[in-house]
Amino acid sequence: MPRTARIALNRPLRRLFDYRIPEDLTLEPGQRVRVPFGHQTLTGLVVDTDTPPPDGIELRSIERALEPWPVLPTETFHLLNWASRYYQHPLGECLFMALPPALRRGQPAKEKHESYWQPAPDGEGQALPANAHRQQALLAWLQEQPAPASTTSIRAAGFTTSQLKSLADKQRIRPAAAPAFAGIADEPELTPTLTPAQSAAAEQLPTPAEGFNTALLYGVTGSGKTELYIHHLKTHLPKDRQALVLVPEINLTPQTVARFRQYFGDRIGVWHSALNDAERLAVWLRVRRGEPLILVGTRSAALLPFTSLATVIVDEEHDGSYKQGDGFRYSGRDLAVYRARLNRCPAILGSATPSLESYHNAKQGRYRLIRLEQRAQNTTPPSLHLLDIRSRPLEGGLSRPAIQAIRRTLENGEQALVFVNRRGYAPVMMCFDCGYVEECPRCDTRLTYHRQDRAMRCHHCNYQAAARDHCPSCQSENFKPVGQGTERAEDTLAETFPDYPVVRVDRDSTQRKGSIQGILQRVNSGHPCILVGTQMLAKGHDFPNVTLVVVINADGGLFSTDFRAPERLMQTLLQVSGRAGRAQKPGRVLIQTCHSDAALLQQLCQHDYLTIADQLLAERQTGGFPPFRHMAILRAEADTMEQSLTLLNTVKADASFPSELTVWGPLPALIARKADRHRAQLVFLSDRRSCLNQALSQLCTMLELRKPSTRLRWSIDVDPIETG
Ligand SMILES: Nc1ncnc2c1ncn2[C@@H]1O[C@H](COP(=O)(O)OP(=O)(O)OP(=O)(O)O)[C@@H](O)[C@H]1O
Ligand SMILES: [Zn+2]
Repeated sequence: MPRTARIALNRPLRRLFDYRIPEDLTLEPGQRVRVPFGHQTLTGLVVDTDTPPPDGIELRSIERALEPWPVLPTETFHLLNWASRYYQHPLGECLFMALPPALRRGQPAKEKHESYWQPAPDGEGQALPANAHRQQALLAWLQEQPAPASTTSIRAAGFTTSQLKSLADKQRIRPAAAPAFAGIADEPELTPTLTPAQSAAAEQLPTPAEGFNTALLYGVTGSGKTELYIHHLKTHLPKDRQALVLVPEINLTPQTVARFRQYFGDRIGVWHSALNDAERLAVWLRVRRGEPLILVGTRSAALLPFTSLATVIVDEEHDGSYKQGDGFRYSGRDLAVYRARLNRCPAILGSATPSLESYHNAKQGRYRLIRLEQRAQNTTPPSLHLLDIRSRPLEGGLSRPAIQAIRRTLENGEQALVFVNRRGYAPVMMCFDCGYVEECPRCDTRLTYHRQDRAMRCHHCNYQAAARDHCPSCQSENFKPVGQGTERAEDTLAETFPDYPVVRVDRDSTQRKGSIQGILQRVNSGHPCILVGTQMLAKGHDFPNVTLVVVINADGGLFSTDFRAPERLMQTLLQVSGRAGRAQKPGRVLIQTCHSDAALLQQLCQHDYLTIADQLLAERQTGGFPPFRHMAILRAEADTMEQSLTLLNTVKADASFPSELTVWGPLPALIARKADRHRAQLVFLSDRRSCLNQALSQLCTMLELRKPSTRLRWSIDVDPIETG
């Protein structure tokens, strides 16, 4: 009897395709094959090999297997099957997401040749120009490496191939043979020495010997969670097993990877969006081969083909970047925990500001709560103060007391950090004669003024136009920026403190590759300076000489309709506050607000995060929101709002939802028009995950059958973090 295989293709189709297996071929799930599809030949992934052959249909035959082994090992394959059902996303796309781009395209699962480099002996080669800082840094880095470094790892450490080439041209480095990968032979013997508080936490962390166990490590800012992770892995990770360490953003915090490398050498693999295709393939293959790597990576590292995972760590587990915002909308954190369960190994979720979801799990006893409430180097936490700015004169958004505090900090030889929640010069351009406000022609939003290149930009659709100096409506010249952006704060600070450098950190100032490293180096030199920037500055940085943090305006999140806004506001304020006073000197935080009586801000100054989180959880429970109920959103977007709403209204009317399912809407999204697409949504809430999931699959089937036009799109977001 002819054998049949079920194949997944990398297509947004909620179905699989049956093919005949040639006589001489043995296949197993997770293998790559080439199959005919229409007039093309495509790469497919085997999902099932004992599918009953359909009656009366002549199936086409699989052409060949691309390799005799499954590129997706069993456990990764299970993970993706589960995720496809949980997130209601087509299996084909989920499976292909877990392959590096080269393998998706059908290229062979082999590495391209890698070159390795080592420093030339002292005294050889030409001197480096005094201004070639990056070349010097690269040379120093190579000298620190225990073995020759590959081009891939050199690039992963933040250097460029042209810096490498310059050093080679000057004969300061020379090619080397690839170091034999003897497991972890090169791993340095170092283990960090823990503080007493860290040791107490370390003893409670679940070890691989305990099997599956999830811990929530609540470690205040500056408590040294990274040291704790390193110590834990050094002590408990078997030498022949793999570990996954998820981090929100590698490029922003190169020090974290550097610290891991210091203790694990070449056992560290890195995975993030800045790797090129060849680098991705190389790391992916090392993981698939089962090399005992400690893989430090961003969200999609949760999909890597680990074969002997023994520990999972998710740092800054509350971070929004773990949730994929389009397509396969998975949470890297949640998949990482699911993997730990499949592998019967521990998962450690760490944060100074845990997500309410994880904290709720800890309170329910599903996660082990471990508290680390002392800073590693400075036992006094930063002190927080509210500065009411109602009817106070402001200079470029800064109040007099804030300016005085910055001055004192600089005069003491310390650094100040000014947090502004928007990039650009000002979020609004307004005519003070006729009231005209410049809006995005494609979105329901205002355009941000960027003074550096005199442009008006939409931060939602990237629309861009030249800035004008008079009102396009009444021609008045009284056309002015309103509100604060990072560029404006930078200007004001540079004018007020002409003797000190002002360093701006936001998406615009860090676009060039390697620029963040340069900025961090400047700050870490410790000289007095003012750092001004967005959320980027709040994430995991360790600036020892920052003793003052000023938050220009804390009010953005106070009155939002998004039920997650208070949680997010608390997290941002505490994370940015946590950058102050991390070394020996105490830290101070000034939070400017027009609502110093707001309960949330008051609590922030008086209580620890978990006390506030208890309060926020109580509010979520009263409102019937996650984590007390499960949530999903069905979104539609079309050329008109009517089309979007009609689609959602019809499916809502046609579906037979159980009474325990709460359905809200359809309603236009908070920003109803984005890039000329009109967006509406239906929100679902249920006490039971299975009830929600069944309703969603029913919806998917209906929507598939309805085949809305390509101009009318829909998508499902399970456990959404953006609910507007
Ligand atoms: N045991 C230790 N001995 C000496 N210094 C330590 C120790 N543990 C941590 N540190 C130092 O304390 C500082 C804070 O550590 P780290 O950045 O890991 O904190 P964190 O918990 O990740 O903070 P955040 O959540 O704010 O990012 C770092 O400079 C680190 O080198
Ligand atoms: Zn726009």
